[in-house]
Amino acid sequence: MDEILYELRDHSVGLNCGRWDYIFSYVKTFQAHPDRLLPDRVLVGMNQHFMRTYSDLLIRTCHRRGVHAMGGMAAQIPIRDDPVANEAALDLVRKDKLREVKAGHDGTWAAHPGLIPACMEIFTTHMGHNTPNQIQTMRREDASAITEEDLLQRPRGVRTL
Ligand SMILES: CC(=O)SCCNC(=O)CCNC(=O)[C@H](O)C(C)(C)COP(=O)(O)OP(=O)(O)OC[C@H]1O[C@@H](n2cnc3c(N)ncnc32)[C@H](O)[C@@H]1OP(=O)(O)O
Ligand SMILES: O=CC(=O)O
Repeated sequence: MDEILYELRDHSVGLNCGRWDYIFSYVKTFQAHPDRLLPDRVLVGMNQHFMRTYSDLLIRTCHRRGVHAMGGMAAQIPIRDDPVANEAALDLVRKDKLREVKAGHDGTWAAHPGLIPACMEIFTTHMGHNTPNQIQTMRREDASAITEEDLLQRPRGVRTL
């Protein structure tokens, strides 16, 4: 991450925590390692150790370099013809954004324009109305101890396929 920011120093204002790309990289890199077979996709979420530490390291790295740590993309989108399912989807997005803002992210990425009000509400409420980012306040020095093993730890859960 440091190297990416260095090379892009004249262009980049931060990094995005690309959760789906990270999972894909894990699958692709370890495709010949049967012991690295992932559990069911629905279980490979941001609470798994390797994903959480990836997010924490990204926040620390970006904030040390004075740039934004953007959150990632929750997969849910609005479900217009079913208010109950729509609310359930929005609730999952809100929980995901709450985790991000509390971890120290400065903003996030929405999969669909209809999700932006919910994302804005969570970030504005928890970061403060006049606080554009958390670069100075969420240094995440605790993430300095993250190791390669943390970033690669096999996610836990069942495999039904
Ligand atoms: C890492 C990534 O970001 S990967 C991409 C993530 N995003 C997605 O996968 C969701 C993409 N969106 C969709 O697939 C569609 O919204 C569907 C198929 C679910 C529904 O299609 P529709 O009913 O035609 O569109 P919908 O009413 O939801 O969209 C409303 C408007 O938002 C736009 N829109 C929808 N999703 C996005 C998006 N991700 N980015 C930008 N604009 C979008 C639509 O083009 C439409 O614009 P318009 O009113 O100017 O025509
Ligand atoms: O690029 C986006 C992601 O979530 O990966």
